[in-house]
Amino acid sequence: MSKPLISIQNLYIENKGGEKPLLRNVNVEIQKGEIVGLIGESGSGKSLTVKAIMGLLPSEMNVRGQIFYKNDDLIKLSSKEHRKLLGKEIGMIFQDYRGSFTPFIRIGKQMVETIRTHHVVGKKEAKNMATNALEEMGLDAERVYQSYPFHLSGGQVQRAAIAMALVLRPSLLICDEITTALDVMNGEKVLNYINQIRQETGCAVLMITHDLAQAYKRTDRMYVMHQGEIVEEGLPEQIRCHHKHPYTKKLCSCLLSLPEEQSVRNERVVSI
Ligand SMILES: Nc1ncnc2c1ncn2[C@@H]1O[C@H](COP(=O)(O)OP(=O)(O)OP(=O)(O)O)[C@@H](O)[C@H]1O
Repeated sequence: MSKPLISIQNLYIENKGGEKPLLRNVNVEIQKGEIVGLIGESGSGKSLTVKAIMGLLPSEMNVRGQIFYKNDDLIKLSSKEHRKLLGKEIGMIFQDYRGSFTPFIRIGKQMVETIRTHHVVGKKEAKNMATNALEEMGLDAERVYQSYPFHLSGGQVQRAAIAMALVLRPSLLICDEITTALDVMNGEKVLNYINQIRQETGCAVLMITHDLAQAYKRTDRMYVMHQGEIVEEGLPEQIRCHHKHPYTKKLCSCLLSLPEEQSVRNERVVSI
């Protein structure tokens, strides 16, 4: 197997003075072109893992282990060096889309500035890149380009934020619960587009999700996280059918019980 694009090794995070570690012995590898799911319940440590990759952990936390990305150990980088990688090398789409744009600057202006920070292009070319990316997200590109974030719905801002992350063509894209603010059809559209970008550019995707069904459908490999540890890793089929850890079993049984519940509900509807 070729060298992974990113390799998290024995990541350990604790609050200074805290009794219990928040993350323990976390090992995750992602190959170029792979879509990898990180799933787990609320508080299991998914966001801390992402923050460690992004260099955004609060200073009151101790971190040990390695995060090799290409030729760097991200844990050892200064914040200035770390920031240089964000955007063009490592793109992030946050669950909370409200932080993606400054409220009092038009979306288009922010996109153009971000594009020109990372790519050597003129203003006109950057505008074209921005409007094309907005269009790919199914948005009325000209209108959104001219709008302030507060002119748009939550789902529209989220799709504009996704357009901004993707237009930079990062080598690694981290998606943290990105479909939460979207309706089912727009969620599917966005995930299809991310898959298309992955095929075109060979970027890797780390998909953080609570949604096991989405992870089965969309990922090449999955990691299951529980109480700050990776408890299971494998292909979606392996996780679904040959899991070993009790937490994964519980998680899978919730999903598998849904169709039965549905049929019970249908019977009730028929019998009324
Ligand atoms: N800034 C912080 N200070 C102290 N503890 C924190 C901080 N951020 C997270 N934690 C703790 O670290 C643990 C892991 O949190 P994390 O945010 O990574 O969970 P998560 O799996 O992303 O959850 P969710 O799905 O709800 O976003 C939790 O116990 C949480 O309380």
